[in-house]
Amino acid sequence: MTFPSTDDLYITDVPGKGKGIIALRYFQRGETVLAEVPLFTQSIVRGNASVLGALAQCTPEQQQEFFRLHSCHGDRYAQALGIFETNVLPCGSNDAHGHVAQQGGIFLAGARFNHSCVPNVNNHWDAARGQLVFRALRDIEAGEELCLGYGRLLAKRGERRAELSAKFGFDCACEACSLEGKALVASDARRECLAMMYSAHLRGSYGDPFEGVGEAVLALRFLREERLPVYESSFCYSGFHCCAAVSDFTSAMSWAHRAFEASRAAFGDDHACYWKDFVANPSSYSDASSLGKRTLAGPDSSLWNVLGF
Ligand SMILES: C[S@@+](CC[C@H](N)C(=O)[O-])C[C@H]1O[C@@H](n2cnc3c(N)ncnc32)[C@H](O)[C@@H]1O
Repeated sequence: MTFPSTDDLYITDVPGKGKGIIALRYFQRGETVLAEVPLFTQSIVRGNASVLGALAQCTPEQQQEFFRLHSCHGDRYAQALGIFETNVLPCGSNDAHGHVAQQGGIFLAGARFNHSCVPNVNNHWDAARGQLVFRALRDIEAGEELCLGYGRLLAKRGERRAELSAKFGFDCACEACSLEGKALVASDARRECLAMMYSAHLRGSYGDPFEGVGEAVLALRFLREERLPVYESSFCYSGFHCCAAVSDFTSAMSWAHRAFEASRAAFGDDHACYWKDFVANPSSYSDASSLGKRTLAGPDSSLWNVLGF
């Protein structure tokens, strides 16, 4: 072990993965498993010299810890840069809308989280506190390995594996990547479909509001089946938008409530704040009542069972 354990986590060797982080106790969904300040940060324009420059400001013990971190880049990069690029985590939001965090940091404990295509932990930058916060995406039992999702999760197994191998130098053997036969075909189909629905959501193209809400419900089902709650609040946004647009504020309120809970669990209270006003007053949404009045349904409506969603 290279970094002190806490009462909550333990850094140890994990077969086939180098080091990894194991939960020492039960974590409830949304609970913070670790909050860490960066050892140092670098902008997206960086090189070996700038990494060595930042390291020069660190204590000898911190430098030692840094050089103990893994590099998956071999001779492709100079040593310090190789370590930085293998372990860097975003200090800002890297989202699918194309925003790229302008700063990335080294977190001596956080760098030990391995990857899973069914991650149980999400990292989110808390700018006000200058910390990266790692939260449980679902209930986690003591003894489970804590894993982040490094790459594109909404892709077929072959594409995910190719990306992880090229960027991080390993062949993923997580539970989603270990599926075979019909189970693999179904998982690939769900993730591919989620990717398409997610890009439509990002483009803001919802089409007919009833179909838009139906797609959001289907997406929530696929996310549940793939165990990918990190995208839940985005799809709830689609459901909320469609219901608010047709002035179905009762349904809009249930979508907003679900988005609030999902957003809080993955990204924390500050991020979930966005939803608070809409839970109380969905008609304050900018696109509210922009289409003709209709009655749709919330995420938990029995209508979806009747329609076979
Ligand atoms: C940020 S580090 C994670 C901690 C690392 N295992 C260590 O020993 O410090 C990323 C590297 O961990 C390894 N890794 C991460 N997730 C893995 C997985 N699911 N299977 C195998 N190796 C993995 C790969 O070598 C990858 O380049």
